[in-house]
Amino acid sequence: MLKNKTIAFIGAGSMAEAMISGIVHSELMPKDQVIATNRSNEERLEEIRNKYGIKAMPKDKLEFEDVDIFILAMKPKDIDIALDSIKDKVNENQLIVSVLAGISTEYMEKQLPENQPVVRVMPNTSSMLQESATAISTGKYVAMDHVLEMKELLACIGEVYVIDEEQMDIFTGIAGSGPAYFYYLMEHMEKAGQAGGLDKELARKIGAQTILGAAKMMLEQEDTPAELRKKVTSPNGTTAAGLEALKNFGGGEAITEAVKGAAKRSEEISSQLEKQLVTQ
Ligand SMILES: NC(=O)C1=CN([C@@H]2O[C@H](COP(=O)(O)OP(=O)(O)OC[C@H]3O[C@@H](n4cnc5c(N)ncnc54)[C@H](OP(=O)(O)O)[C@@H]3O)[C@@H](O)[C@H]2O)C=CC1
Ligand SMILES: O=C(O)[C@@H]1CCC=N1
Repeated sequence: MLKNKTIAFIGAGSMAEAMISGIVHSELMPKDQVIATNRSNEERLEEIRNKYGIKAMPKDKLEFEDVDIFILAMKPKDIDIALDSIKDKVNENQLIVSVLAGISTEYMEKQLPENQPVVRVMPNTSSMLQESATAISTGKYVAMDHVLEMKELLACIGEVYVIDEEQMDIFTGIAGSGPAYFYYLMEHMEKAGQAGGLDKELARKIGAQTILGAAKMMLEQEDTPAELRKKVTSPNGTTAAGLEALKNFGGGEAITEAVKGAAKRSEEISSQLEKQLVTQ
């Protein structure tokens, strides 16, 4: 479905690069049908062009009529200016996809031409290695073909889940922001490993392999996380001591609050922008 389509990223930062890497490595479509654009950072465009062999240009140079799918990948604070700059150049035969946290399809539809199909997506930076957990939810004017196209595109950056838009905030709290929690955990594992006499690099590798193994166990076995945890935990053993410390230091609550905090921030971004739009 996508072989003959052209995709343009509006925004060429970390998230766009992670997706571009996944798309290019999957060989889903010819490289010259993938375009990265930004506001002005030529050096960044050069870097993307050299690294991935795709087209890259400032947004002002983009031929909008040649593009089938636009992927909005700027920061949420920049959405209004971005939508304003594209609204007279897009039409309902083109699909607008947004990866922005907290920006609803309705918010974008209001600022785009009538009947404009808009899809909201939440990937994560593991797209770089085709290991993202990515959600899709759809706007009012999206057809089944658009959903199929997006599933095909996003499958090349990892696993894809179609969800209701009202679930996007909590999905973002778990999967969009989630890699950072695990990196934070790994930073602490690494420090603890070093303090215990391990070489820094070795501590890092051991931590990463342990998390990878645990994730694979979760994905490939029937057991729940609690059951898997019990299988590691011998009575009065080392794990019991580690888990006891984790509980005593509020480990469980900390994780719950991290997810809730990120989801709440996603909600806040939506409501702050909605208010601005109403008062304009
Ligand atoms: N990073 C992550 O892990 C994830 C991020 N996201 C979402 O992805 C989006 C981008 O995040 P991230 O990649 O980290 O951000 P970055 O700051 O790395 O990149 C933002 C990009 O947007 C460009 N840009 C800003 N305004 C415009 C405009 N009007 N027209 C064209 N390009 C524009 C910037 O161009 P220039 O440099 O020229 O100014 C820059 O290339 C965010 O909305 C975030 O919510 C979603 C999931 C995960
Ligand atoms: O921190 C953020 O707002 C973005 C969205 C999800 C991950 N990074």
